[in-house]
Amino acid sequence: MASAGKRTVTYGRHSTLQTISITALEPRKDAYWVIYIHGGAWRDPAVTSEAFDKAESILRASNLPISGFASISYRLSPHPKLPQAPSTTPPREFRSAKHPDHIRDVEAALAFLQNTYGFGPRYILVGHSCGATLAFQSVMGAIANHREMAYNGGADGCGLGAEPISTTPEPLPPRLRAKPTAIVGVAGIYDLRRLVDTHRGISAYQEFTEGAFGADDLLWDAVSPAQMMGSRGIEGGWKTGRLVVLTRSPDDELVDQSQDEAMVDALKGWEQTEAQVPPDELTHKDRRVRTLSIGGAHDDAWINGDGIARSVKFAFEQLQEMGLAPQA
Ligand SMILES: N[C@@H](CC(=O)c1ccccc1NC=O)C(=O)O
Repeated sequence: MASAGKRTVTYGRHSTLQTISITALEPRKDAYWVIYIHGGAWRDPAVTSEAFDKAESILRASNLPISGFASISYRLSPHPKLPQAPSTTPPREFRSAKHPDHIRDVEAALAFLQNTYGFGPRYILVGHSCGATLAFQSVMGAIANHREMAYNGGADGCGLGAEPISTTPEPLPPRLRAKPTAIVGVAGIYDLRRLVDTHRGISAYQEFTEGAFGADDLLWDAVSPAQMMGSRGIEGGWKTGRLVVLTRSPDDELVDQSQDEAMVDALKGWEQTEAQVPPDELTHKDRRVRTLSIGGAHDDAWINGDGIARSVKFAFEQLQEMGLAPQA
């Protein structure tokens, strides 16, 4: 474990932001990868994959069954307070992302990690603020680019017959083979229309939402994890999922409590449906949705790392209770 160093890999050619910070630990039986998606309202260049550093070192000091850490940077939308001159900015440094660029980057990064480290479904996605939006979008039926494979005893030969046909000369990105076992949302945004409505007096909310998704509020609903039900939502897109943990601080000054309330509500159907379990796996099919209160201001969760680390530890406790993770 002492040998594990952090490395940074590049997963895309379009932007200098397409990188993943990775710490691979000693392989450990039945352990999980913990993969972080940062916040910053889809646009703040001061918030990158480094936002996970503090939480990662706290978690490394614990004895949780973790086989690796990864933190994903992704392309950002323009920030009106930090304008860039198109003529003098190198194209790879120019921040001009629009939905679905952010989520496609996250998916490409996850597929890279899964194909490189072979952890299958044994990973926990952790997202802060808009990173929590992205984490849940990656398992929404209408947004996720990667369809879940049905368990059919392997009769489809790993789904090779369903490989997409390339329409570009570029090689296809690696495919994500399995969705996460658990998602942890910290101070998350789950309903964009509600977020903008709740903070009507503050123009920044409308501004960053339009900056990332455009002005059509029907699209805002379609990309909001707490809005899309049935096949277009989490129920349709995350049949193998087991655990959702939503954490927030009562002192969060930027994202209000109604986001978590809406999400808990929206997850009722998913929670009450049995998980799809591979036939050779002798577990129950239970699912859990849990909430946890953490302390501090919105960004304290990652700035000092405690809120993120506590949220992840709580998720492991839940997985251990469910018999889905080994005891520490
Ligand atoms: N620092 C950000 C603001 C920000 O991150 C934010 C503000 C209000 C509600 C949520 C936010 N971030 C979510 O990812 C910015 O410069 O736009």
